[in-house]
Amino acid sequence: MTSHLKKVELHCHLEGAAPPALTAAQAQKYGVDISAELRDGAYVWHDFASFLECYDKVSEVYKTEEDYALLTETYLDELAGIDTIYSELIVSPDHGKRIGLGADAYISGICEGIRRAREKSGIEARLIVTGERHFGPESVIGAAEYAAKAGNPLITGFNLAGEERMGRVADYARAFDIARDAGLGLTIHAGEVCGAFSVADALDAVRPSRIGHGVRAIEDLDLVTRLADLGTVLEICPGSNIALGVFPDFASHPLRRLKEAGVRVTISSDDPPFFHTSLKREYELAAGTFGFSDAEIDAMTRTAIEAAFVDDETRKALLARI
Ligand SMILES: Nc1ncnc2[nH]cnc12
Ligand SMILES: [Zn+2]
Repeated sequence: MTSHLKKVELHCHLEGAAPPALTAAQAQKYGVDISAELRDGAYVWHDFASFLECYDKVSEVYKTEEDYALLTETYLDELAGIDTIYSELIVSPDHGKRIGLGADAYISGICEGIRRAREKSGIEARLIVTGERHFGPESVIGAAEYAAKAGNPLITGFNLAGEERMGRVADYARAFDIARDAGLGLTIHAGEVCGAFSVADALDAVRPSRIGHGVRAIEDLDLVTRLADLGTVLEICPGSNIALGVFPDFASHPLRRLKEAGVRVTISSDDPPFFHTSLKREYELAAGTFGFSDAEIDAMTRTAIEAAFVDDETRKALLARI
Protein backbone atom coordinates (compact mmCIF):
# COMPACT_ATOMS: atom_id res chain seq x y z
CA MET A 1 0.00 0.00 0.00
CA THR A 2 1.45 3.34 -1.03
CA SER A 3 -1.70 5.48 -1.00
CA HIS A 4 -0.44 7.27 2.15
CA LEU A 5 2.82 8.35 0.45
CA LYS A 6 3.32 11.69 -1.25
CA LYS A 7 4.38 11.23 -4.88
CA VAL A 8 6.47 13.03 -7.48
CA GLU A 9 6.81 12.30 -11.19
CA LEU A 10 9.75 13.49 -13.30
CA HIS A 11 9.13 11.56 -16.51
CA CYS A 12 5.76 11.51 -18.26
CA HIS A 13 5.07 12.43 -21.88
CA LEU A 14 1.93 14.56 -21.97
CA GLU A 15 0.38 12.94 -25.06
CA GLY A 16 1.55 9.59 -23.69
CA ALA A 17 -0.71 10.16 -20.69
CA ALA A 18 -3.84 10.64 -22.80
CA PRO A 19 -6.62 8.50 -21.34
CA PRO A 20 -8.03 6.16 -24.04
CA ALA A 21 -11.61 7.33 -23.31
CA LEU A 22 -10.62 10.97 -23.86
CA THR A 23 -8.73 10.07 -27.05
CA ALA A 24 -11.81 8.18 -28.33
CA ALA A 25 -14.01 11.22 -27.63
CA GLN A 26 -11.51 13.54 -29.35
CA ALA A 27 -11.28 11.26 -32.40
CA GLN A 28 -15.07 11.22 -32.66
CA LYS A 29 -15.23 15.00 -32.27
CA TYR A 30 -12.82 15.49 -35.19
CA GLY A 31 -14.00 12.54 -37.30
CA VAL A 32 -10.55 10.90 -37.15
CA ASP A 33 -10.42 7.13 -37.69
CA ILE A 34 -8.29 5.83 -34.84
CA SER A 35 -9.54 2.23 -34.93
CA ALA A 36 -6.07 0.87 -35.83
CA GLU A 37 -4.48 2.54 -32.80
CA LEU A 38 -7.24 2.31 -30.19
CA ARG A 39 -9.22 -0.90 -29.75
CA ASP A 40 -11.46 -2.00 -26.86
CA GLY A 41 -10.26 0.93 -24.76
CA ALA A 42 -6.55 0.11 -25.20
CA TYR A 43 -3.81 1.53 -27.40
CA VAL A 44 -2.55 -0.91 -30.04
CA TRP A 45 1.17 -1.33 -30.77
CA HIS A 46 3.56 -4.29 -30.80
CA ASP A 47 7.12 -2.98 -30.58
CA PHE A 48 9.00 0.27 -29.88
CA ALA A 49 8.71 1.57 -33.47
CA SER A 50 4.96 0.87 -33.66
CA PHE A 51 4.54 2.38 -30.18
CA LEU A 52 6.07 5.64 -31.48
CA GLU A 53 3.74 5.55 -34.52
CA CYS A 54 0.71 4.89 -32.32
CA TYR A 55 1.81 7.74 -30.01
CA ASP A 56 2.04 10.18 -32.95
CA LYS A 57 -1.37 9.14 -34.27
CA VAL A 58 -3.00 9.51 -30.85
CA SER A 59 -1.38 12.96 -30.49
CA GLU A 60 -3.11 14.05 -33.69
CA VAL A 61 -6.58 14.04 -32.12
CA TYR A 62 -5.54 16.79 -29.70
CA LYS A 63 -5.75 19.79 -31.97
CA THR A 64 -6.61 23.01 -30.17
CA GLU A 65 -5.36 25.05 -27.25
CA GLU A 66 -8.40 23.94 -25.27
CA ASP A 67 -7.76 20.26 -26.15
CA TYR A 68 -4.30 20.64 -24.62
CA ALA A 69 -5.64 22.45 -21.57
CA LEU A 70 -8.13 19.63 -21.01
CA LEU A 71 -5.53 16.87 -21.52
CA THR A 72 -3.11 18.52 -19.09
CA GLU A 73 -5.77 19.25 -16.48
CA THR A 74 -7.10 15.68 -16.73
CA TYR A 75 -3.70 14.12 -16.14
CA LEU A 76 -2.69 16.46 -13.32
CA ASP A 77 -6.06 15.93 -11.60
CA GLU A 78 -5.43 12.17 -11.73
CA LEU A 79 -1.97 12.67 -10.21
CA ALA A 80 -3.27 15.00 -7.52
CA GLY A 81 -5.90 12.34 -6.69
CA ILE A 82 -3.11 9.97 -5.61
CA ASP A 83 -1.31 12.62 -3.55
CA THR A 84 1.20 13.70 -6.17
CA ILE A 85 2.66 17.06 -5.26
CA TYR A 86 4.89 17.69 -8.28
CA SER A 87 4.91 16.65 -11.93
CA GLU A 88 7.23 17.35 -14.86
CA LEU A 89 5.52 16.92 -18.21
CA ILE A 90 7.51 16.19 -21.36
CA VAL A 91 6.01 18.28 -24.15
CA SER A 92 6.71 18.80 -27.81
CA PRO A 93 6.13 22.31 -29.24
CA ASP A 94 7.25 20.84 -32.58
CA HIS A 95 4.18 18.66 -32.47
CA GLY A 96 2.08 21.80 -32.00
CA LYS A 97 3.70 23.17 -35.17
CA ARG A 98 3.22 19.94 -37.12
CA ILE A 99 -0.52 19.81 -36.41
CA GLY A 100 -0.94 23.46 -37.45
CA LEU A 101 -1.81 24.71 -33.95
CA GLY A 102 1.54 26.42 -33.49
CA ALA A 103 4.08 26.01 -30.73
CA ASP A 104 2.90 29.01 -28.68
CA ALA A 105 -0.77 27.97 -28.64
CA TYR A 106 0.23 24.39 -27.80
CA ILE A 107 2.28 25.57 -24.80
CA SER A 108 -0.30 28.13 -23.76
CA GLY A 109 -3.05 25.44 -23.66
CA ILE A 110 -0.82 23.23 -21.52
CA CYS A 111 -0.05 26.11 -19.14
CA GLU A 112 -3.76 26.79 -18.79
CA GLY A 113 -4.28 23.12 -17.85
CA ILE A 114 -1.54 23.43 -15.22
CA ARG A 115 -3.18 26.58 -13.84
CA ARG A 116 -6.60 24.91 -13.57
CA ALA A 117 -5.24 21.79 -11.88
CA ARG A 118 -3.08 23.78 -9.49
CA GLU A 119 -6.01 25.93 -8.44
CA LYS A 120 -7.98 22.82 -7.43
CA SER A 121 -5.33 20.72 -5.71
CA GLY A 122 -2.16 22.78 -5.34
CA ILE A 123 -0.23 20.36 -7.58
CA GLU A 124 2.95 21.98 -8.87
CA ALA A 125 4.07 21.26 -12.45
CA ARG A 126 6.81 22.23 -14.90
CA LEU A 127 7.41 21.53 -18.59
CA ILE A 128 10.33 19.80 -20.23
CA VAL A 129 10.49 20.61 -23.92
CA THR A 130 11.61 17.63 -25.94
CA GLY A 131 13.11 17.11 -29.34
CA GLU A 132 12.24 13.90 -31.14
CA ARG A 133 15.30 12.05 -32.33
CA HIS A 134 13.59 10.47 -35.34
CA PHE A 135 12.86 13.93 -36.78
CA GLY A 136 16.62 14.58 -36.98
CA PRO A 137 19.14 17.02 -35.43
CA GLU A 138 17.78 20.17 -37.14
CA SER A 139 14.33 19.63 -35.69
CA VAL A 140 15.81 18.95 -32.24
CA ILE A 141 17.88 22.15 -32.46
CA GLY A 142 14.66 23.98 -33.37
CA ALA A 143 12.98 22.60 -30.24
CA ALA A 144 15.94 23.71 -28.10
CA GLU A 145 15.87 27.19 -29.63
CA TYR A 146 12.15 27.42 -28.95
CA ALA A 147 12.61 26.37 -25.32
CA ALA A 148 15.57 28.74 -24.88
CA LYS A 149 13.72 31.76 -26.24
CA ALA A 150 10.25 31.04 -24.83
CA GLY A 151 10.80 33.03 -21.66
CA ASN A 152 8.08 30.92 -20.07
CA PRO A 153 8.75 30.30 -16.36
CA LEU A 154 7.03 26.91 -16.54
CA ILE A 155 9.47 25.65 -19.20
CA THR A 156 12.43 24.59 -17.10
CA GLY A 157 13.99 21.63 -18.90
CA PHE A 158 15.05 20.12 -22.20
CA ASN A 159 14.98 16.46 -23.25
CA LEU A 160 15.62 14.21 -26.24
CA ALA A 161 13.07 11.44 -26.83
CA GLY A 162 12.00 9.30 -29.77
CA GLU A 163 13.87 6.64 -31.72
CA GLU A 164 17.06 6.02 -29.74
CA ARG A 165 18.48 3.86 -32.54
CA MET A 166 18.65 6.88 -34.86
CA GLY A 167 22.11 8.50 -34.96
CA ARG A 168 24.37 8.97 -31.96
CA VAL A 169 23.91 11.35 -29.05
CA ALA A 170 26.79 13.55 -30.31
CA ASP A 171 24.66 14.41 -33.37
CA TYR A 172 22.25 16.18 -31.00
CA ALA A 173 24.82 17.80 -28.68
CA ARG A 174 24.35 21.27 -30.19
CA ALA A 175 20.67 21.29 -29.13
CA PHE A 176 21.71 20.56 -25.56
CA ASP A 177 24.35 23.32 -25.69
CA ILE A 178 21.60 25.79 -26.62
CA ALA A 179 19.36 24.56 -23.81
CA ARG A 180 22.23 24.58 -21.26
CA ASP A 181 23.23 28.13 -22.22
CA ALA A 182 19.62 29.20 -21.63
CA GLY A 183 19.76 27.80 -18.09
CA LEU A 184 17.41 24.88 -18.72
CA GLY A 185 17.79 21.59 -16.87
CA LEU A 186 19.00 18.74 -19.05
CA THR A 187 17.73 15.20 -19.28
CA ILE A 188 17.91 12.72 -22.15
CA HIS A 189 16.38 9.37 -23.05
CA ALA A 190 19.23 6.85 -23.13
CA GLY A 191 19.83 3.24 -22.23
CA GLU A 192 16.25 2.24 -22.96
CA VAL A 193 16.15 0.71 -26.45
CA CYS A 194 19.93 0.95 -26.88
CA GLY A 195 22.50 -0.50 -24.52
CA ALA A 196 25.02 0.91 -22.07
CA PHE A 197 26.98 2.71 -24.83
CA SER A 198 24.03 5.07 -25.26
CA VAL A 199 24.20 6.10 -21.58
CA ALA A 200 27.95 6.62 -21.87
CA ASP A 201 27.35 8.71 -25.03
CA ALA A 202 24.83 10.83 -23.12
CA LEU A 203 27.27 11.47 -20.26
CA ASP A 204 30.09 12.32 -22.68
CA ALA A 205 28.17 14.54 -25.11
CA VAL A 206 25.49 16.15 -22.96
CA ARG A 207 26.60 15.98 -19.28
CA PRO A 208 22.96 15.87 -18.12
CA SER A 209 21.96 15.95 -14.46
CA ARG A 210 19.33 13.29 -15.22
CA ILE A 211 18.80 10.48 -17.70
CA GLY A 212 15.44 9.15 -18.86
CA HIS A 213 15.51 5.39 -18.19
CA GLY A 214 19.28 4.72 -18.27
CA VAL A 215 18.45 1.23 -17.03
CA ARG A 216 20.62 -0.58 -19.56
CA ALA A 217 23.65 0.98 -17.88
CA ILE A 218 23.42 -2.22 -15.82
CA GLU A 219 25.13 -4.00 -18.77
CA ASP A 220 28.39 -2.19 -17.87
CA LEU A 221 29.29 -2.13 -14.16
CA ASP A 222 32.02 0.51 -14.66
CA LEU A 223 29.36 2.75 -16.15
CA VAL A 224 27.09 2.09 -13.15
CA THR A 225 29.94 3.26 -10.92
CA ARG A 226 30.40 6.33 -13.11
CA LEU A 227 26.69 7.20 -12.76
CA ALA A 228 26.89 6.76 -8.99
CA ASP A 229 30.05 8.90 -8.75
CA LEU A 230 28.55 11.67 -10.90
CA GLY A 231 25.27 11.61 -8.97
CA THR A 232 23.31 11.40 -12.22
CA VAL A 233 19.64 10.83 -11.43
CA LEU A 234 17.83 8.11 -13.38
CA GLU A 235 14.15 8.57 -14.20
CA ILE A 236 13.19 4.90 -14.04
CA CYS A 237 9.89 3.67 -15.45
CA PRO A 238 9.69 -0.06 -14.67
CA GLY A 239 6.19 -0.65 -16.11
CA SER A 240 7.24 0.96 -19.39
CA ASN A 241 10.44 -1.11 -19.54
CA ILE A 242 8.54 -4.36 -19.10
CA ALA A 243 5.77 -3.39 -21.57
CA LEU A 244 8.40 -2.51 -24.22
CA GLY A 245 10.38 -5.70 -23.55
CA VAL A 246 13.54 -3.90 -22.37
CA PHE A 247 13.61 -6.61 -19.66
CA PRO A 248 11.57 -9.81 -19.78
CA ASP A 249 10.08 -9.42 -16.30
CA PHE A 250 10.24 -7.40 -13.07
CA ALA A 251 12.52 -10.00 -11.48
CA SER A 252 15.23 -9.09 -13.99
CA HIS A 253 14.61 -5.33 -13.84
CA PRO A 254 17.70 -3.54 -12.45
CA LEU A 255 15.97 -0.86 -10.32
CA ARG A 256 17.09 -2.42 -7.03
CA ARG A 257 20.58 -3.27 -8.27
CA LEU A 258 21.14 0.28 -9.52
CA LYS A 259 19.94 1.73 -6.22
CA GLU A 260 22.15 -0.63 -4.23
CA ALA A 261 25.13 0.38 -6.40
CA GLY A 262 24.61 3.95 -5.22
CA VAL A 263 22.89 5.33 -8.33
CA ARG A 264 20.28 8.00 -7.57
CA VAL A 265 17.01 6.51 -8.81
CA THR A 266 13.45 7.83 -9.09
CA ILE A 267 10.15 6.33 -10.28
CA SER A 268 7.92 7.52 -13.12
CA SER A 269 5.26 6.20 -15.50
CA ASP A 270 6.48 7.40 -18.98
CA ASP A 271 3.33 6.89 -21.13
CA PRO A 272 0.99 5.32 -18.59
CA PRO A 273 -2.07 4.12 -20.57
CA PHE A 274 0.09 2.92 -23.47
CA PHE A 275 1.91 0.66 -21.02
CA HIS A 276 -1.10 -0.31 -18.89
CA THR A 277 0.35 1.50 -15.94
CA SER A 278 -0.01 4.65 -13.84
CA LEU A 279 2.13 6.50 -11.31
CA LYS A 280 -0.01 4.82 -8.62
CA ARG A 281 0.90 1.39 -10.01
CA GLU A 282 4.60 2.30 -10.28
CA TYR A 283 4.66 3.21 -6.58
CA GLU A 284 2.78 -0.02 -5.79
CA LEU A 285 5.34 -2.00 -7.82
CA ALA A 286 8.16 -0.30 -5.92
CA ALA A 287 6.63 -1.44 -2.64
CA GLY A 288 5.29 -4.87 -3.62
CA THR A 289 7.33 -6.28 -6.49
CA PHE A 290 10.62 -4.53 -5.70
CA GLY A 291 10.12 -4.75 -1.93
CA PHE A 292 11.12 -1.19 -1.02
CA SER A 293 10.07 0.10 2.40
CA ASP A 294 8.08 3.32 2.84
CA ALA A 295 11.30 5.03 3.95
CA GLU A 296 13.14 3.86 0.83
CA ILE A 297 10.29 5.03 -1.42
CA ASP A 298 10.18 8.41 0.35
CA ALA A 299 13.94 8.67 -0.22
CA MET A 300 13.42 8.14 -3.97
CA THR A 301 10.68 10.78 -3.95
CA ARG A 302 13.05 13.14 -2.15
CA THR A 303 15.74 12.40 -4.76
CA ALA A 304 13.21 13.34 -7.45
CA ILE A 305 12.57 16.70 -5.77
CA GLU A 306 16.30 17.31 -5.35
CA ALA A 307 16.71 16.69 -9.09
CA ALA A 308 13.57 18.56 -10.19
CA PHE A 309 13.96 21.46 -12.59
CA VAL A 310 12.60 24.08 -10.17
CA ASP A 311 13.90 27.13 -8.33
CA ASP A 312 15.32 26.66 -4.84
CA GLU A 313 12.31 28.12 -3.07
CA THR A 314 9.90 25.69 -4.78
CA ARG A 315 12.30 22.80 -4.10
CA LYS A 316 12.42 23.69 -0.42
CA ALA A 317 8.64 23.89 -0.20
CA LEU A 318 8.24 20.52 -1.94
CA LEU A 319 10.86 18.83 0.27
CA ALA A 320 9.05 20.11 3.34
CA ARG A 321 5.97 18.13 2.24
CA ILE A 322 7.66 14.70 2.21
N1 LIG B 1 9.52 5.61 -23.74
C1 LIG B 1 9.85 6.48 -24.70
N2 LIG B 1 11.10 6.45 -25.22
C2 LIG B 1 11.46 7.31 -26.18
N3 LIG B 1 10.64 8.22 -26.70
C3 LIG B 1 9.40 8.28 -26.22
N4 LIG B 1 8.37 9.09 -26.55
C4 LIG B 1 7.32 8.75 -25.79
N5 LIG B 1 7.64 7.72 -24.97
C5 LIG B 1 8.94 7.42 -25.22
ZN1 LIG C 1 10.02 8.71 -21.97
